[in-house]
Parts: sequence; C-alpha cells; structure tokens
Amino acid sequence: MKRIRILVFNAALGVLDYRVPEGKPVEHGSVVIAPLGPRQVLGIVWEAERLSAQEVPESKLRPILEVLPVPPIPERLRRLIEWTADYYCAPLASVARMALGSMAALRGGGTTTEYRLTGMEPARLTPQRAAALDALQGEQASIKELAELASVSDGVLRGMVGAGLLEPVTVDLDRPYPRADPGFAVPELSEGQQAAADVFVEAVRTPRFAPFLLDGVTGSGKTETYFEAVAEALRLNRQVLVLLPEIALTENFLRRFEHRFGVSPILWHSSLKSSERRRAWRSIVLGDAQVVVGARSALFLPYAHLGLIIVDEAHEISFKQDDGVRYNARDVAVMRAKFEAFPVILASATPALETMQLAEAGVYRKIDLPARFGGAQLPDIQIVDLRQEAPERGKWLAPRLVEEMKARLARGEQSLLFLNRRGYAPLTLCRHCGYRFQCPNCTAWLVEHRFSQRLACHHCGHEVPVPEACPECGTGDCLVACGPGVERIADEVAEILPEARVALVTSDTMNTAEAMNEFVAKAENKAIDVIVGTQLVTKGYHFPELTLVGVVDADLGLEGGDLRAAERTYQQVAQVAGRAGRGEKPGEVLIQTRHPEASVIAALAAGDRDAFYAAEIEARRDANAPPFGRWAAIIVSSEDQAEAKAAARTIGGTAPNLPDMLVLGPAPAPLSLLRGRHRFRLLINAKRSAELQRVLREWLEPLQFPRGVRVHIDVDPYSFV
Ligand SMILES: Nc1ncnc2c1ncn2[C@@H]1O[C@H](COP(=O)(O)OP(=O)(O)OP(=O)(O)O)[C@@H](O)[C@H]1O
Ligand SMILES: [Zn+2]
Repeated sequence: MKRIRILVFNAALGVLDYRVPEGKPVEHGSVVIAPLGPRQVLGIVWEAERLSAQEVPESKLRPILEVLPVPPIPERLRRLIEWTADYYCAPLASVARMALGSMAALRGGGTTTEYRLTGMEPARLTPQRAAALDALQGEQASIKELAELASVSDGVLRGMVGAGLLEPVTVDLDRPYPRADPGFAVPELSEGQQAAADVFVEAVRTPRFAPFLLDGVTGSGKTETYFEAVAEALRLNRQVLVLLPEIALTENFLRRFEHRFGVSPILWHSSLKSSERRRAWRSIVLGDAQVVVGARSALFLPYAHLGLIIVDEAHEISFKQDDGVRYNARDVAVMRAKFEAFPVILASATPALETMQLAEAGVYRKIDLPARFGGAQLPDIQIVDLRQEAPERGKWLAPRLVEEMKARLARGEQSLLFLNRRGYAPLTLCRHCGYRFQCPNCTAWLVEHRFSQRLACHHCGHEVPVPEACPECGTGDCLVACGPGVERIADEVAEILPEARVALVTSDTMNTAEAMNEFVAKAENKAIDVIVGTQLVTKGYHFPELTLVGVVDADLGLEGGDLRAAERTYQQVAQVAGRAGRGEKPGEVLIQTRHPEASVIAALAAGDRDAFYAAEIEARRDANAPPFGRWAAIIVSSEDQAEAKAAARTIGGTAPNLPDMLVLGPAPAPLSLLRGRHRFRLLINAKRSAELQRVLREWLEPLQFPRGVRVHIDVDPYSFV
C-alpha cells in the first residue's frame, strides 16, 4: 500500500491522505503519526473507499512519520465506530477517539519506580515513621500513593528511603494482572438461577450474536447468575466487558467479583490515574485483560478477543452520554455484540420500555428470575397520602413514616430514606423582599449546601458563600430555605431520632472510593441506623438488616417536561423499594405522595409491574413515542440570545415537510440559559419508517451559522431540558 487515508483525531481536520515510506508495515486500522504543517497528528488508517477526502495529487503526498507499536484497530470495531457516528450524527473522529487510550499507552513499554519496606527495624523511630512502617506492611506503590496510604507527607517517606527503611523497585508498566479463576468460589445456584446460567453459558460457547434481557426482581441474584457466563468466558479465554452505570457502583462490584473469582477485574473509567489507564488499555488490546469493568467509555476499546458484554442496571439513563458523542452505551453494546457475533446480557429489575418491547417482540431473549434469592420476600409497599397525613409544619416526614423509623431503631434494624435532591434546600429566598438566589449562568436556583455553607448551581458549578444579609434589600438574618434536599432530611432525622447513627449518601459526601467503601462496610456491620440518600443508594446494594424504605417525595420526578418521567419514577421507586427486606426479615416501603391516583404510583403500590408496563406501552404507542416512533432533539445555543434564536428559527424554517416526521419547535429550552449560553430546542418525532439520520444531515449540513452558535443533534434523547 503506497497511498493511505487516515482518520485524524481532530474533527475539524477529519480525513487526510498520506504516503507510506518503503518498509513501514501499515494495514487498515494501524495507528500512525503523520506530519501536518509543522505539527504532528495521530490517526487511524482507514479504508479509503469508506471515507471521502479531498483528492491530493500523488506528488504532494507527505509520508507518514511512524506506525505505533499497537495492534491495528480491528475491522469489526471500525464498522462499529462508523455505525455509531452515523446513528448519532456525530463526527467519526470523535467516536474513533474513544477507542484509543493515552499517548503513553500507544507507545508502550517502559518502567516506573515503586517503593516497599525493606524489613529493617531500627531501634528508634519518629512517631510518623513508626506509623508509616505499620501502614505500609505488604504495600508497594509510588511515594505519592504510599504517602496517601500512610497519611504522612512525601518528605517522611523520602527520609525513610534515605535511612534504608524503604527500597526502590523497578516495575514493568505493562506487567500482567493476576489471573481470575473461574472455579475460585463457585456458588450453589437456585434452580431458577441455574436454568438461567445454563442458557448464558451455552450462548458464550456459541460464537453468535445473542442478545438477552435478564429480567430479575430486586435481590434475585442477577449478578451471581451472569457471573456463570463470565466464568465460562474465562474458561474459553474470551474477554468480558461489564458495563455499570456509574463509578460509584464499581467498588461494590469489585468486592463481589473478587469473592467469586479470586482477583479484581480490570477497571476502566474516566478518573483512572494515567499509569493505570495505560496498563489497562495495553492489556485490553493485547488480550491479557480477562474481565473489564467500566463506565460507558469502556465500550469502544479495541479488545483483542471480546466474547461477552454484560450491561448491569441496563435501564439506567446514565448509559446515555449527554455531551460530545450522544450515544447510549446500552444500545451500542448490543450493536457491538452484533458486529462481533457474541452474546450480550442486559440485566435489570426494571427494564427500560424499549428493552421490554424488544424482548416481547422476540428480538431479545428474555430470561426471568421472578423470585428473590434465599426465600426473601419482596417488600410490602404502602402509600402515604401527604394531603391526609401531613408532616409537621416545616418538616418533611409524615407521622406514619416517623413511627416506622422509630420501631426499626428500637428493633436494631435499618431504614433508608430516599430523596433525589442533593444539598439542604433547592431554593433560598429573602423573607423580607422575596429575593431568590439564582445562578447567573443558568436558568436554575442556587442550592444551599449546609456542610460547605455555600449556595451552588448544580448545572455549572457556580458557587457563592451563604451571605449574612440579603444582597437585594440588605436585611440581615432574613434568608429562608425552601423545600428539602437530603441534607435537610438528615437534619430532621437527627432531631426525631437523636440517638440514631445517620449516614448521608450523596455524590457530595461519597466522592471517593474510600468513602463509599467505608459507608458500605458500616451499613453491612450494622454501624448505621438510618441512611439518607439520593439515587446513589437506590441500586445494587444489599444490606440484610435494612427493612424500611421511605420515599420522601415520589412526585419529584413527575414534574417538569421529561417525556420519560413516568417510566423513570417507576424505575427509581421500584429500585429503592428493592433495597428493603433482602435478608431474613420482611421489608416495608412507604411512598410519600400528593398524587396517589397517578398511574405510576398506583402501579407501584399494587406491586403490579405488568400493569404499569402495559399502560405505559399503550401511551407511548398513542403518542408515537419510543419504542414505536423515534425522537431526536436539536439543541441550538449561543452566548448571544438573539443569535441563538435566529439560528433556531432558521433551522425551524428549513425543516423538511415529510409525512413520517413531525418537527416541534423551536422553543426556548426549559434550561434556557446554561453555563452562560442561551438555548433553544426542536424536537423531532419520526415514524420508524423515516430515515431520520439522513434527513437530519441533509437538513442541517447546508445551513451556515455565526461562529458563536452551536448546534447539537441528540438522537434518542433522554434529556429534555
Ligand atoms: N446462588 C447464590 N448463592 C449465594 N448467595 C447468593 C446467590 N444468589 C444471590 N445471592 C446473594 O443474594 C443477594 C442478592 O443478589 P444480587 O445483589 O445479585 O441481586 P440482584 O438481582 O442483582 O438485585 P438488585 O437488582 O436489587 O441489585 C446478594 O447478597 C447475593 O450475594
Ligand atoms: Zn449555573
């Protein structure tokens, strides 16, 4: 191959042609470095016929500089990258970039220095050195990491190196990970679990696309069951990817995995250290990595021989990325399995409507686990009608819920209160003049955080200290908090049950793996009586002593313009309810609401999942909403409101008039100001027959906008703000 076409990692440059000097081994998929003016660019060699580029005469082609020492990006992954870019109307380069690790990973090789104790025991020691000697037994890491472990300064450890207490060790950056053992701790499965596991194991043995929905009630042991599929893949030496919706859940997963397979799986997410990232990427690409657990970004990595993907809590909307490439990792996971011909398991107790529909249509094979493991019963669910059982003035917990919590505390059992709102209060106003604290960059109130004593915007991160006086009228001591956030609920619990040990679980308090682990360990060891938390605690956890769940405000998710509100409320409440009564003692759930008649709430109370899905599916069918019709959103933004509005109008004005597509808007977005940008939205509702992506491209590509205008397409949107 003399002339090659390269996909360059800069969406603005896109595709460029080069020449290959004699003797450089280049294939499609090779990762190369090429000159661009005085700079160098990174790119992937692509099939020329699949990418259009400006034709450059032979004589003007520059030679590439280097072929990086990594295996080429496999063809099937290249096809998936193309499919994703096409489906989500995203630049190919932006999708392809997700396949690559860091530059360091691409270069490979190399060593780093770590330190460990020498075993020397000096006669006299400073207290800090003594503490470090204790803490670092059996550890080996960089000085910085050891310092963190031992809670001493780097300086102390460097001193210990000088004194011969610590010694340097040269470590291969690509050293292999310990091997997982499929037979390490094989559980005894229940009959239902075994039947499900057998199906999965058979599928793993058959190199064919096989999508499954593992539909098991909360506490049915979905993890144990799909672990058998993982075990089979390990035996066959095929790689496994387990996608989790958020990093917060990984710690818990790691423990369970280690328990079953003897070692930790390999982690992949955005906050890995660069050395970890590089080691993980290389072992994935070279095929040594056995099982990778990650957030959605792990999906596009060039696994050497992937043979199974599991999407756990597959209904979670965080699988949908809502900036950059707006892809849904759940759906792309299924596509990857299809392109590469292996099974994919979507596991959930509350499957998305789309997934349910596909299962009912026979596209996905549905595997049911209808009962909890070990004979535990599903909890009893009751409604607390707040209009009739009002909490005390200025309080948020109804008397019945309070009584039940007191009873739990007296019996030494645990309660969990769920409210999906961080902070102390969602709105702060001046009692005197009515001034409301609003974000200057966003259409949003500032949320009071009492621990940090700040008012914060949850959209852009803008923060101010809580002022002494009203900034509008100057009156002192006049600010009132309106409405509850989890911090306020935790305060209320402390007042009602002063002796209770309360844990507040939100992304503000649980921002490290250590914090999360400590919480889980305490909850498991009965060192916590009441958990107050956001959606962070609604799923995945198994606390046998937890017997009461209180949903503080079930109506919260039903407000606003979210077209999937009913489904999401159902999922959230059903998931959190599913934390109750997982052990030997029965669980009880109290749902506080002002709309007990709403069909979601009624279905939850009746425990009638099928009725909810059936009703919601009919409503979606009538509205031509997904999964029957399709949606796409166009979001137009600019720092200049008039400019944004004009651009949105241009888009609206040029909308194609097609029988199978309805264009709604433009209208100001509910979040009409976000991070200083004014926003307008259009929503497209298309029939399945419409060629949505092609129409969108042909409609939008010819349009020209001022520089400050951004136009985003969101196919299958989950966010409507
Ligand atoms: N076959 C088994 N042997 C031993 N323990 C099991 C078995 N199956 C499940 N368990 C235990 O039962 C508990 C519930 O299982 P698990 O958390 O996998 O349920 P789940 O279906 O994922 O629930 P959720 O959807 O609520 O997270 C866990 O503590 C798990 O270890
Ligand atoms: Zn803001």
